[in-house]
Order: sequence, then structure tokens, then C-alpha cells
Amino acid sequence: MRGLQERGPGPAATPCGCVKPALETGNLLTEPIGYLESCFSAKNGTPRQPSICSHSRACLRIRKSIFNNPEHSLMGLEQFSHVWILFVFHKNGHLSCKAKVQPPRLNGAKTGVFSTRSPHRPNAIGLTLAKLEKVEGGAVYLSGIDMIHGTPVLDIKPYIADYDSPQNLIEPLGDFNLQNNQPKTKTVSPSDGKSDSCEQQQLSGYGKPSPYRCTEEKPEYSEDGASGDNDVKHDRAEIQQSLPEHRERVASLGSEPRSGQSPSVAEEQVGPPRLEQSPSEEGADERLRAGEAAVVPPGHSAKRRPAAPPHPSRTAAAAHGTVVPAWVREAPAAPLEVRFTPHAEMDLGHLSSEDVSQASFKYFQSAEEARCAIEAVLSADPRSVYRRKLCQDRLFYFTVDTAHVTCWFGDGFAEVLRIKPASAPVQLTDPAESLVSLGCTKFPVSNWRTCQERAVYSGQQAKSYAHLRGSRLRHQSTFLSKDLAANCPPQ
Ligand SMILES: C[S@@+](CC[C@H](N)C(=O)[O-])C[C@H]1O[C@@H](n2cnc3c(N)ncnc32)[C@H](O)[C@@H]1O
Repeated sequence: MRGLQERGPGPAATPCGCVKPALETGNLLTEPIGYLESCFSAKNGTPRQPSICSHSRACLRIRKSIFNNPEHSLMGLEQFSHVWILFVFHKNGHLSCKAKVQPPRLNGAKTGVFSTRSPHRPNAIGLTLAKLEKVEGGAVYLSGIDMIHGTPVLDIKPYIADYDSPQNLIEPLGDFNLQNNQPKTKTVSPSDGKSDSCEQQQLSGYGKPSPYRCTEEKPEYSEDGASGDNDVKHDRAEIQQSLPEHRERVASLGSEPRSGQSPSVAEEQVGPPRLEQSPSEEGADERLRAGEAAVVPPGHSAKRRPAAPPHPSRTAAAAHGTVVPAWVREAPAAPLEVRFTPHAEMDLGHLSSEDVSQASFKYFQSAEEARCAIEAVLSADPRSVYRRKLCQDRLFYFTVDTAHVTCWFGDGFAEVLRIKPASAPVQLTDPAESLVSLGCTKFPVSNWRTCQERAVYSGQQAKSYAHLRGSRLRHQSTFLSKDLAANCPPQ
């Protein structure tokens, strides 16, 4: 092992200086087996993990350039309920990455990139556990996904719980130190739960500087919620939860995934399938999630439906013999209550209309499915830490299937204002493939009615909205903002 490390990969170069792809050096030249057709057209609004939105759907067609008979490569796969999808984060924008990142769940604190599911990693490869709906010819149909439309897929592997999910919390094998000639750093093993590494100090915010190099990176804001490489002040109490002492250790108990939900992960970190809560615990949680105390303005959708598939960190009581830090399971905020204005309800009806002249969904089978997906996405608060803390008053847009959703966030809730047909086609990575046209669009909105509805809002909501309007006026570049500013009467 040491020999390998010392030699290093040393990519073989051709006389022209090109890096020669070579399996032996790990310089693998990848070729996507297909490009994903997904109900999510852009990063904005795409769930951070597949377990967040079980109604999300996607299709992957194996390219003929990979196998002449793509269906041969999928033979037998239909016997599995779930598959691992390995893919490229092709919309990262850049190839660089940082050693420490700020996952949304850490609310601004940093941790090592390899302890997160950040898309910004040395090799921009993603790993998603998706539900396999069906295999048809050379195509696989998936649900419970967190990948955007056009994502290059590198591989599919069947999920086999016996292999992929630890069965026992095995005791450590004793000192695991292969490097006798290197300074001994104190390692964190799942069993001792103690560390003096600089990352841990950074997370905790306590302790003296480590004797090892620990450079402070310049704080930087990013709009990318997934990488969360933002530096926002955090309070110590929150961060302390990420100390090793707070890691959860659970025994092997065996579990089945909730039906219709991917048996996968917490938001940023994988934990294998978890135990269900007891019905009573779940009911209490459900009530909490629905925000019993929240004020529902007159004329708004006030149904107390279970807003979204339960948030994994809330349902998770235990996992197969694994250990994860507490921050993975403890959401920075409670799931949001999701509301639809009457206008949005109407829009949703139009989108799912059977009238052929109206737009209809490509992936969702019904308006109810679309509603569930929208609720699931919003309930988990898809905003980046930056947006959540510093741009609270902005409108938020995302596209799911053929629906372009406009919403805003208030204290403990998200409200869908409009749902319009998405029209502009997405630029696809592989134009040769026949992919579904999806995309974001800007649209004219007459928001007079919505503004009138605002007038009946009670105290804080009205105040938030006034703030929202003010902010819209400041951000004239947004098409909808302009429209709203023009149409909203002064309050
Ligand atoms: C936090 S990553 C997790 C992905 C995967 N489950 C994993 O653990 O590797 C999920 C986020 O990546 C982003 N994303 C999805 N597909 C992408 C793509 N093709 N390129 C860049 N970012 C993508 C979306 O913003 C999504 O919310």
C-alpha cells in the first residue's frame, strides 16, 4: 500500500503532452453510458439527496455507442428494486474543489470534503441510490433521484443490501497503521469518538491550534447549495453537535425502506436503510412537520396533508450497524410547511389538464404526484445556506417536470405563488440522444390577485411580504420581480 502511495499515479504522457488514459495509473477515460432524462432541469430545486423526493422520476437510455444492443446490458437488472447510479456532476461549473466544504446541514461550519456528499470533489463523481421502477428495452426508469436533466451517467450497479449495508457494528480490528515512517496522527475511529485533528477543531470551534498544518481558508460565499462552500457565522451550540462525542452509534437491527422512499440517505451523508419510527412517534413528527401552529391565511390551501415524504433525518431512528456524526441526522431547521396560493392551485390544475391544448406533465402521472414532488422539494428547504441566511426575501424558482415553480419562503413555511409551463428546452450534453425537452423559462405574471391576497395576511407575514416587495424592487433584473413591482399596490 505504501509503495503505491509513494509512486503516485504519475499519469503517462504522450510526446505531445497529452495525458494517456491508462487503467493502471487510474487515469480512466470515462464514457457516459447514457445521459439522464430527469424531472429536474437545473440544480436549483433539485433535492440534495434522493430520499427527499420519492416522486421524482428519471429515465436512462443506454447509448448504442456503448453497446450495440443496450437491452442486453440490462438483462436481469429488473430483478432488483434499487440501483446505484454513478454519475458526473457535469454542471459544477469548474473542476476545482476545496479540501474543506460547508455542507448545508453544518449551517456554515466546515468539514473535510470526503466527509460530505458535496458535488465539488477531486473527481466530480456522484453516487445516488435510486428506486428502479422498470426496465424497458435499453432504458431504465428510476424514481427517488437527485440528479438534473442531462447528467452523464457512468455506471449502474444493483443495490444489494447484503453487500452494501453493514450488517453488524464490527468492533475495530485494532491499530490500523500501515505507515511506520510517518508521524503518528491521532486518528478518529468510530469507536473512540475523540480527535484532535484540525478539522475537528474547526467544527467545534474550541481547542488549541493543532500542531499539524491547519490553514484558514478565506471565507467565500457561494450560491451552490449543494457544495455549501459558504462562510456564515454559526453558533457554537450547533457546531458542537458535530463533535465526535455526539455521533450516534446504533446496533444492527435490520430494516426495510419506507414504501415509496429510497432506502438511502440523510441529506448530505449516506446512511443505509433506517428503522421506521413507531406510528405514534411518526404521528407526532408529522404534526410537527405540518406546523400545527402556523397561521394559514384565508383563501389559502390549508389542508394538513403530509407535506412531503418524511424527512430522512426525522424518520431515522437507527441504521444498520453504522456510525454517522449527529450533524448528518439533525437538520438545521425543521421541515417547512408548504402552501399553495389559490392561483398556484389553479396553475397546477391547468398543467395537468387533459385538454390537449394545455401543457401536461412528462414524468408525473398526475397533478397529485406533481404536488407531492413540489412539496417534498420545498419542505426540505432547497435554498443554500447563503440564500437562507442572507437572501431570505427573494423569490425562489425551480423547474420540475414541465412545471416552472415560483415561490417564496417565510418563517417556517414555503409558499408556492405560481406554477407555469416550462418552455425552453434544456441544452443537452449528448444531442444525439432523444431527450425530453425541459427547462426554465421566464414568464409574464399578473400578480395583482396575489397581492390582494397578501392584504389579508396577518402581522409577520404581511411584514415579510412588504420586505419581499422591497427586495424585488431592488432586484429589477428579475423579470418576475419587475412584474410584481408593477402590479403590487403600495402597502
Ligand atoms: C449533494 S449532491 C448529492 C448527489 C449524490 N446523491 C451523492 O451523494 O453523490 C446533490 C446535488 O447535486 C446537484 N446536482 C445534481 N446533478 C448535478 C449535475 N449533473 N451537475 C452538477 N450538480 C448536480 C444538485 O444541486 C443536487 O441537489
